[in-house]
Amino acid sequence: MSESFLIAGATLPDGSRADLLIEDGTVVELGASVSATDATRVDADGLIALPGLVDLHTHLREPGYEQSETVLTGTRAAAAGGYTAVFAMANTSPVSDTAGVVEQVLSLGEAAGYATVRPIGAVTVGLGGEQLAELGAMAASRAQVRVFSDDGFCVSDPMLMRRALEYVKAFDGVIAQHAQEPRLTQGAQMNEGVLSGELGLAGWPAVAEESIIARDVLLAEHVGSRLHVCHVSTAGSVEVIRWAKSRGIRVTAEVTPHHLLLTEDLVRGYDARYKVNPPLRTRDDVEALREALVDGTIDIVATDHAPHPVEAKDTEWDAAANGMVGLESALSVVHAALVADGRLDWADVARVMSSKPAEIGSLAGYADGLVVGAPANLTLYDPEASRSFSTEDLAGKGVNSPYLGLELPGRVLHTFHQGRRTVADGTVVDVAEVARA
Ligand SMILES: NC(=O)N[C@@H](CC(=O)O)C(=O)O
Repeated sequence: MSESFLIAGATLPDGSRADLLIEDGTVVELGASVSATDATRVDADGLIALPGLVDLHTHLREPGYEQSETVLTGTRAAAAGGYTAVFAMANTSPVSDTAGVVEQVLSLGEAAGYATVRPIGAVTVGLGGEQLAELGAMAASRAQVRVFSDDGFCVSDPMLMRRALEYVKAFDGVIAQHAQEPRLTQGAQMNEGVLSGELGLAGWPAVAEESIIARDVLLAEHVGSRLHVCHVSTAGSVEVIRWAKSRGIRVTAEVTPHHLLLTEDLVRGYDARYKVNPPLRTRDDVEALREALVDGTIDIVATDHAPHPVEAKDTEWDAAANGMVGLESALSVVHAALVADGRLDWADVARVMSSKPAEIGSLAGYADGLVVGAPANLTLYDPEASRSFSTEDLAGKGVNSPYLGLELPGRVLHTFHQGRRTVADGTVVDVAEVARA
């Protein structure tokens, strides 16, 4: 029998107060005053109980790039951020483009024990953009892949994109597109605009993203399939997606925490921690993205957690790798960007960071949130805490966080994955040691 927990006096996303009893990996009781003598008591007075967060866009780097992250370290980072499930991007080495590789990633996640790891399959062989990968075999594998993406690269060939969209209909899969017209972004280094001219960095125009999204929503409509747009970053993209949704096209979209908070002005110091794909944009873009998340045009927040070794970032701008870590900071950044001023409440956060990403990725167990009978995946968050974000807050291998030294609100204090505690009092638990005990 696994350890039982009585979470006492938590505030649920709807604002009500309740005790939760967790036994055998399940929420077995939820109410005003639950008693259980043999359960470990967790005092949750003043803490928000959120359903375990689900990240539809995580780079776990294993197999192949273990110097950046492993499934173990990446899921520790996830737990630290309140996540209990992550979808692992396919740009590994070998690429996750076969049943064998996705099953390997799945097994590594199960062995680590910190979060459910759902592998994302590549759309094209080797992310090469030329030949469709074995989408059906990955879907039928033990990993049950439903999300396919060449993230890092755009599926730029419209015929391949059409075929991929058609193919995944058979098992209600979804193509998650990294929308970046490659010809319009050759050598691009930062958002194209007045500032890129001033800084002497090659521009990355908004239209490179918007034109692909426009094409893809039309393709999705044409074949009646499901499209998901990764890391939307411009106001124009929001308008295209709003139009597509108004036509009933089956499109969903994500925004990253960093695109909700940070702007291109940070590039002024040429500090490559701010180098990311897609690039940080303007204040107007940030405002449009916030509005879109609030009105539902953008469905979810996804981190695009992209760890890199220090040497890949600690170099001149042009040579540095794109990407930021994001799992550990995501909830605090969403809090700062949209909860602090009341535009999102905690029920909205539960939707955009848990139930909706699970729905898009066909992940069971998150649809109803924290209810009796649901798997005990949850996080306890202290909304009154605040901290200067530091490397101490990072639990994965990557230290390429854009928030180091910034004051961020809130703090994840406890995370439970399938009834097991993965974070206790703000510290990641050694789950292997607990299992041995
Ligand atoms: N988002 C990023 O800036 N980086 C991603 C891939 C990519 O989109 O370039 C990575 O894998 O590092």
